[in-house]
Amino acid sequence: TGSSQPQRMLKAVQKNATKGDPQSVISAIDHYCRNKEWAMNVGDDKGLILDSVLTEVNPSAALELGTYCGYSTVRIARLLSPGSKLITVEFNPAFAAVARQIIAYAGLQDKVTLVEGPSGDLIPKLRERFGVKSFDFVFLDHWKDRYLLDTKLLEDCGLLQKGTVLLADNVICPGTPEYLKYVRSSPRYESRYYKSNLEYTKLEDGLEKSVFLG
Ligand SMILES: O=C(c1ccccc1)c1ccc(O)c(O)c1[N+](=O)[O-]
Ligand SMILES: [Mg+2]
Repeated sequence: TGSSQPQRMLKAVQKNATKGDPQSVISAIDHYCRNKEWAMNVGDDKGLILDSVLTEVNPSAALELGTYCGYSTVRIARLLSPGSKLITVEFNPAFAAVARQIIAYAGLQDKVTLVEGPSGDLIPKLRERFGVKSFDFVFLDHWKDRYLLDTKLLEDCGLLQKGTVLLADNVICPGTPEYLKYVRSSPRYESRYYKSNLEYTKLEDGLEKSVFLG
């Protein structure tokens, strides 16, 4: 059987990026996905918004739901201060296997813990397994019908603190209507929309930034 798209993405990184240089890994993936095969990375346009929110928050404990091939994992980890950590959760083992290699190629494996399994099962175990008290940044980019469930789960597990920033991808395309309604109407969140475009396309998409008020 032939290679998978994630495997071809990994090949493009190994061919075109420089080992230990996260920016070259990001650029290699963007170039491949824009010119060869579209893939569901957050991409370069929304990636700049992700970068700016990250720089503002400067998290010491970050969580990513939905690793895929590790593109946003690399974007986040490259901006973390020394000693800060990112936990990223991926359900699909084939995606996780490629992501581990891409994260390692970027030289960021010491800042990232990739956990394989369903987010709904793993979130309640993060404290006991990784000694996380709470997160100051969460990037939601997994199955769109899990955003609201997992946000409520994070609340119930006490993994959000006053000021925690939730940043959600794809709130327009493919869309996360229930999640948007929740964070925009709940008195426990201060929410705002960053308009952009679906990765590598001209279609509208955007990121929703929601600050947990405690
Ligand atoms: O759901 C899709 C999707 C749906 C149909 C076909 C391809 C992808 C998608 C599209 C853009 C994204 O940024 C993204 O994170 C996802 N996702 O699966 O999590
Ligand atoms: Mg996405």
